Amino acid sequence: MSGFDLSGLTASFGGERVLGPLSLTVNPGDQIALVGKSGAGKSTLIRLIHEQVGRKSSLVPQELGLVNALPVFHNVFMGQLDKHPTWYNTLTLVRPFAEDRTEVKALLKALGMDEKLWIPTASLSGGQRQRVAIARAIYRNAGLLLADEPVSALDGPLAHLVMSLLTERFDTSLIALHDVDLALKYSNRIIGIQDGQVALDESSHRLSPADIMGLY
Ligand SMILES: Nc1ncnc2c1ncn2[C@@H]1O[C@H](COP(=O)(O)OP(=O)(O)OP(=O)(O)O)[C@@H](O)[C@H]1O
Repeated sequence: MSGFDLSGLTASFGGERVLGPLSLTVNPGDQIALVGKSGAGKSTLIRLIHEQVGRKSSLVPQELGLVNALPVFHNVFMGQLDKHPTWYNTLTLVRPFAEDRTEVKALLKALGMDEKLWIPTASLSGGQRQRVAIARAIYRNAGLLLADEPVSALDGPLAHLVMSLLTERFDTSLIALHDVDLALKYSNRIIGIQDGQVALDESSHRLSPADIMGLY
């Protein structure tokens, strides 16, 4: 599974509607950049979609959800926790299997931080922590990526490296991005959210930065 077809998506806080009702069809091969100004409803939409598709997706949430006391390895390994029996996960906590160590290390190398494999995530920088959450999502290897501002803490070259890695590893994705240039470069479809509704849904190659800036 990689696409989805959802309708009746709504969210309210304190009795006030902040999103929807809206419908969204994502086809296999759609690499979507979700854009819109702060507070438009992007995170809320990603959360609602994740609630529906759940385990079938790899998620990079804005609040990264790392376990600070555990090393980078174990935080990345968590991406596959539900794919192994309990005994395997318990043993991994004490002494990770060589095959998993090799796989996670290679992934971290691609993200430029394999030397941090055994460092507790508490002692990493914001950008390093963000890359751990990205590694966890890639390691999960689901057919659909849902990511909420996954490169917000990364500098320009690293942001490009991570975006191209995500594009390569996930055929189907929905990624909230506040950087319009990254959104255009690393997507084939742009969805713009304005006041909790879909205000733009278009192939990326038909859009210019100015078209997207109209949402802000
Ligand atoms: N837990 C919450 N309690 C109350 N209101 C909330 C809550 N979460 C989100 N909202 C409101 O819902 C609306 C949409 O928020 P959301 O976080 O989805 O926006 P966003 O487009 O992701 O913004 P940003 O780009 O700043 O992350 C905002 O008006 C926000 O204040």
